[in-house]
Amino acid sequence: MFSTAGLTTQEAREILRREGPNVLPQEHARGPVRIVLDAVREPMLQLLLAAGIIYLVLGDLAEALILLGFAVLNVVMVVVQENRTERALAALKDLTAPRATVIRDGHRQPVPAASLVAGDVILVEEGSRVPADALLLDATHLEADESLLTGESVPVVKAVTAELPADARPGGDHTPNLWSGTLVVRGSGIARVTATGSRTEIGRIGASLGEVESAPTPLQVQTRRLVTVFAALGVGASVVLAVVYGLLHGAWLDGILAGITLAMATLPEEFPLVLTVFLVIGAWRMAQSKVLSRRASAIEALGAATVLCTDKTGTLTMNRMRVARLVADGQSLAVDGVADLPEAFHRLVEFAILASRPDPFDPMERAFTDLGQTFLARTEHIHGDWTLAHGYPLAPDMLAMSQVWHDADPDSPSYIVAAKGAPEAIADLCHLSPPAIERIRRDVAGLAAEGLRVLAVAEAGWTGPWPGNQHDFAFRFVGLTGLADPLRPEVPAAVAACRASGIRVVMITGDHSGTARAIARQAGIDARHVLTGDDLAALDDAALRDRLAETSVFARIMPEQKLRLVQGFTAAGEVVAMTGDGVNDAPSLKAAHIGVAMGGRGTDVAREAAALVLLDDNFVSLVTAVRLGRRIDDNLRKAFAYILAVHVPIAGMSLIPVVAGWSLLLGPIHVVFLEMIIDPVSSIVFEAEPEEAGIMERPPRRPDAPLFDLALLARGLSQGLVVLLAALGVFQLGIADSHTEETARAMAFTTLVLGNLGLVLTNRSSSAGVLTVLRRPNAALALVVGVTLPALVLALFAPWLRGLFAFAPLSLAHLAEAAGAALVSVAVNDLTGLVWRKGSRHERKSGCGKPRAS
Ligand SMILES: Nc1ncnc2c1ncn2[C@@H]1O[C@H](COP(=O)(O)OP(=O)(O)OP(=O)(O)O)[C@@H](O)[C@H]1O
Ligand SMILES: [Cu+]
Repeated sequence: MFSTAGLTTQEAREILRREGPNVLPQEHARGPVRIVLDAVREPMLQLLLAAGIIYLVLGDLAEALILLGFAVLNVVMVVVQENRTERALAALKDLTAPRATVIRDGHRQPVPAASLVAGDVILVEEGSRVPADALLLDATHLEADESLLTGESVPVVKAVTAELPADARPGGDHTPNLWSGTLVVRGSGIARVTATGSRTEIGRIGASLGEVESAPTPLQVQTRRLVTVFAALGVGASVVLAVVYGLLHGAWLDGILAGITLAMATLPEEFPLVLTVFLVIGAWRMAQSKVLSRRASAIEALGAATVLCTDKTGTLTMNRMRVARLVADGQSLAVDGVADLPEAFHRLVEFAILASRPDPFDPMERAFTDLGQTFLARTEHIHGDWTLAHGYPLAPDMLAMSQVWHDADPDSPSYIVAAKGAPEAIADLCHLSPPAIERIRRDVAGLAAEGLRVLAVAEAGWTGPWPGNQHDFAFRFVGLTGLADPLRPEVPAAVAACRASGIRVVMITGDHSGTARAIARQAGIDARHVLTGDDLAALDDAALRDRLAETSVFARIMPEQKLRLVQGFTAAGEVVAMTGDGVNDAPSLKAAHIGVAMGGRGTDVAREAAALVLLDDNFVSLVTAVRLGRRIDDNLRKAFAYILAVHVPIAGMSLIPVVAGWSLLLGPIHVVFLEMIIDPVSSIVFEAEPEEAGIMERPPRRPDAPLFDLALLARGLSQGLVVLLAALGVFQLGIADSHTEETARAMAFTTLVLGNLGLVLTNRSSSAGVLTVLRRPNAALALVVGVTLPALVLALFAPWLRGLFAFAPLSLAHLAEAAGAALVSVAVNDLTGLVWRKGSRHERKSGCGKPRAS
């Protein structure tokens, strides 16, 4: 026999110190120099520098220095922002870091794959990525996909060999070597680590595991388009402005300054910034709710999800199996509360345990062992001294597994075979008569109707060499077991919330249709129609389409069939989330809009294919993610409406005076004040806005609807126009009143700043007015106000700054007029907001949302 004792934690720690962590050299993250260089490439910075230089040429040193100071501040802010983003990304990466199961100090335990060292004993099983180069100590039907190293996609069989190959290379059947980075596609094994990190084969050849793909999401594409349009308009207008001004007044440097001011005022650089901030912080928020997002596109799609396909065991239920009912010898027993197990059921439990792996991990098999411990410990039915001689694993076309045992007598030539599995499969193995099959079918239906998972058990004897197939044993039927797996208590409420919000919950399970139906009913999923895998195989695409419209429970589905279901739903225009945990689930996870893998139960393969990972394997977390996705959607729209709105008065105030032939109202410094103080902080205000009331009581965003539609554009522009009119009005008032440009400018600027703060308030909620929103705390908003108002006061009243801003000292009356105008703009925008909201509520009531089948 081999030794699987493994290292102690102490030994592992020492070797780790000597050898270093088990990671491949990574492509380097962007260093600080790179980040600063990238920041310097920002157009905003270049405009600031250009304006600063012009002031220098004009001999206005103070103005130039202030702008250069803002330029430095801009770089610092970009660097801080980037740094925060990269840190959030790194934290998420830590969560997704690969893990490995290792035997240390004699126990099986999960560790980060990076902490593996040579000498560790690791366990690998179907679906895991081999975490280091290793030599097999034991293998059961182990097959690996080594295409990463060999390019050959056919899996190779792994086996323990008596002697070690002299020069081991990846590829080829029946070798005992496991290679880091390759995939176990079948079976399980125990292996001793031989090399880690860059000493592994993959490290030596410098291949890399595919990075998470990051193609631009629809939202990013839309944003990019928006930015391009605005940038083109802004740059065009700025150039025209500079030229016209130069020609009219002959003052070319002033003209260029006016152009630069307008360009700064219209630069749409906040859109991509806001999108990045929202998606990264959104991913971080999801992680707080136990959902890891591996692709930005998933966060976006969540807000539009219309169908959630979930598996049953472990996601809707707790995956805590307990034997609830036994059927044998024509008798049926409810196990709960019995003091003693009647003799008639002893053999059933005995063979259920023999058909389970020794030291089982599977919750069903543990339930059998536990039952045996409770009732049979002191009987002759527990065979601790028997040795496992051979095994036949579960296969997609044969939902049963058998184990062949050698009893304690070493000279005995005969073996005992135990099988358990789906009742249909076991009945098939037992070659039963039709009446016997009918009787079993009735028993199974009874157990399944109670929501129990039913496994049948059979036995056989054997002498001679192992047959290739379980069918060659002469099995006798022993009985049925019914396993209870309680529903997670919070599931029915989550399913109901989905229903209220126009999202359909669909169960796709490998279990029996009766069990599926019963559990679906408990969960509140529509169980009137159940489609089985066999039914599905018989349907053509058109027929399937009709059935998908009415069916929400799919039973005895093979993983390969999930892909067809995803494609069917997608073809019907649904936005599909699909959970999966096995090797064969990868294609359907990739095909779904939102592939969802399990953090606890799932395989590495599924996790790598998925866009979301539920860290607690819980369906409810998926619903929480949908909710968060909707909130992010909402807040993104608010932020975009705000950004649109805020640029209208700034751009208008830089453009109109020039066109109207007045002297320049705003210079670069005023624009910088508005852009750099209000804009960036505001994105954080909107990101932090709590969800709207009734967020789960409205239909999903239509998948074909752009996030930025005409209504949003119109809303943003009209709000901005109101503030622009207020500021222009105040300017005229100031001129009429005092006949000095400096007074009028100071007044108009005050209105602009306050009006922009008002725009933040107006856009904070799409369902409530300003007065309601004011009562809702938002720390980021306090920060914006806390920074902006003192800065405004300084600009108005500190003599040196006042000079730079070209302001005259304001009287209290002038100040009140400016503030009053801003207040009026807020009130007008709030009132029009009321009309907007009425309109959209009406639209919702009259069912303009997506028509739903159910
Ligand atoms: N360890 C096992 N021993 C015997 N039979 C098993 C075992 N595990 C599963 N089966 C049989 O295979 C069927 C499908 O199991 P599988 O685990 O694939 O279901 P699943 O798709 O994971 O179900 P769910 O959607 O509920 O999670 C089970 O209903 C059972 O009959
Ligand atoms: Cu801007």
